[in-house]
Amino acid sequence: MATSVLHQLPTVVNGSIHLNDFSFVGVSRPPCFHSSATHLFISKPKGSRIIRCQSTSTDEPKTRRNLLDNASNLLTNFLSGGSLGSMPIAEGAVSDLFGRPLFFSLYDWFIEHGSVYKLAFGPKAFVVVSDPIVVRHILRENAFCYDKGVLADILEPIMGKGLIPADINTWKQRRRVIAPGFHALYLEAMVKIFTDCSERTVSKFEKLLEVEDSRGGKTIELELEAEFSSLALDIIGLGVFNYDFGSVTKESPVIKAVYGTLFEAEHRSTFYIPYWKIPLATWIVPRQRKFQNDLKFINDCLDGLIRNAKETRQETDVEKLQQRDYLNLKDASLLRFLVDMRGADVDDRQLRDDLMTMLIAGHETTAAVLTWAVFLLAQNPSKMKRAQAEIDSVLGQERTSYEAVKKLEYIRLVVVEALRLYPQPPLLIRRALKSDLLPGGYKGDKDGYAIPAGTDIFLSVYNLHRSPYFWDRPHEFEPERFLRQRKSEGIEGWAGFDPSRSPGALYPNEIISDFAFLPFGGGPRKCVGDQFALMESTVALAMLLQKFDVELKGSPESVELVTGATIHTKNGLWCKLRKRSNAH
Ligand code: HEM
Repeated sequence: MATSVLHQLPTVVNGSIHLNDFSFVGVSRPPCFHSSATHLFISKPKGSRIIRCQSTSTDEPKTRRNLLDNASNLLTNFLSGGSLGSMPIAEGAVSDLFGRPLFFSLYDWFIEHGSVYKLAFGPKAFVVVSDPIVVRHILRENAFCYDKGVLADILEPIMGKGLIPADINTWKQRRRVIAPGFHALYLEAMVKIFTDCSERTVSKFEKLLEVEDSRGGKTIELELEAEFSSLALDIIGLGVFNYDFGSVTKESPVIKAVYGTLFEAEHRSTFYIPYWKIPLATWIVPRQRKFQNDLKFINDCLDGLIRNAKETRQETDVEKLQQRDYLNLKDASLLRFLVDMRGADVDDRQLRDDLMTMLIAGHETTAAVLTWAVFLLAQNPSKMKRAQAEIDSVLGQERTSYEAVKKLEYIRLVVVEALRLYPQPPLLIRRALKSDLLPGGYKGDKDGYAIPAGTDIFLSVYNLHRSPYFWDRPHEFEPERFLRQRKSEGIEGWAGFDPSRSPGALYPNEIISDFAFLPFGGGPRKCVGDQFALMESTVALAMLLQKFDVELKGSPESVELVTGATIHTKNGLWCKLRKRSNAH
């Protein structure tokens, strides 16, 4: 319905819209879409909507709308509000969304309509933002004009008043207490935990290779996404509440309960209708019953850990807490810090919500970074070689350490480049609490865009990270790109990309890129665990590549992509592992 009388009105784009903390849309997509090098391109010049893979030549641009599209467009125009001043309106089609994750379509419309546009589906309308200047306004300059909107509804039953869904007053109190917990000595002690846990994973693989060797084989096939998930679960358990899930080597009821809860959180995030709020559904629908049981199991486990920590409380001032000898403490966890902090008495329920939030926020996200880093490296043998050469020269056969992480520059860049191409989550969600005037951003309306209170907003990190206006060769895997300065080149209101803006930072961040690179959000609601996660990924990747050569088992195209809480694979990341023959 390219040029109809409905042109000025919003258009239905429904299908599975998925709202979660951590974003949405759970439909699969051929992997070439997100792979490196030449795989992703815009098939027509600006103005076209179709992005596709070079290798899927049958994937013809869709120009015709079907009956369902037209019906859904009509419905939206009827139900949803009108236009927002001069803001462009995306004309999509419901059929666009059935074959692929939402954020791919959002990219097409970004290229077609610009960096701020309105998208409507069913009775709902969202403003989609893909511009660093506008994102900076929402996340930092006017941050308290926005809350998490629909995201909070979805997460509240699981995370309660944890930092991510918390109302503003709770958030202010808890953020002040939790953020200091991620201090330098804690992170240094965590590098030891990352190393110990990665060592368990490596030794598991070595044992499998030994068995294979005794049969005359040299290669094993492994599903690495699941292995990374176990590793990240063990790390978050030890780092946040000093509990060893031991999931790399065993199954246990608590691990099953964690995965059950994560599964449901993901499922909820892929449904627009809050089915879990239907009266009695919790007790009648078997999956909901299972979810309640899983949740209770984890909550009981967390309650026990909190009880123990409180029984052994040693109340101390924050400054003293931050100077403890973390490397030699038996319990260096964040829970210990939170319980011991003087003046931060808090009820057990709030503490449990905090722990649950960090368990969920810090687990799948990091596993996804490792998955995509390996996926990208495996397709780029020269970059893989460079990564392994760096590991050999920094580590030799030694274990990773905090000092080593500082020297593993290329591995750190591989990690952030994986996060650029596969941001976790690909979309952030906000809702305007008051009316606001958004800046126009690059190429937008100079007078900006007025939005009313209640406007729901998607901040597309995926679009920002692959914007042709802010990145050279935006779809290519080039870890080295972060070393280069990039001038603002006439983009008014954007300061350009300048590593010197954040001196001493181990990893590129939103300050260096003036909000063009936003893997951990920005402003007051920025991720508290960013350095934890980045160092964890660096250590795990370095230890894996120190010992093994890794290849994809099948073609990159056979790795299908799905999104829920994070961007992950549909059927796992199947790889072939061999002991490195040329390791030092
Ligand atoms: C690679 C791994 C990770 C990624 C990509 C990631 C990403 C993010 C992003 C984008 C946000 C901002 C959400 C928003 O503005 O709506 C966020 C918030 C948060 N993350 Fe992370 N995260 C990661 C790991 C972790 C870890 C390891 C922890 C804890 C140990 C953690 C705890 C949190 C918390 C508590 C918040 C809420 C902060 C607040 O609202 O004050 N994350 N994360």
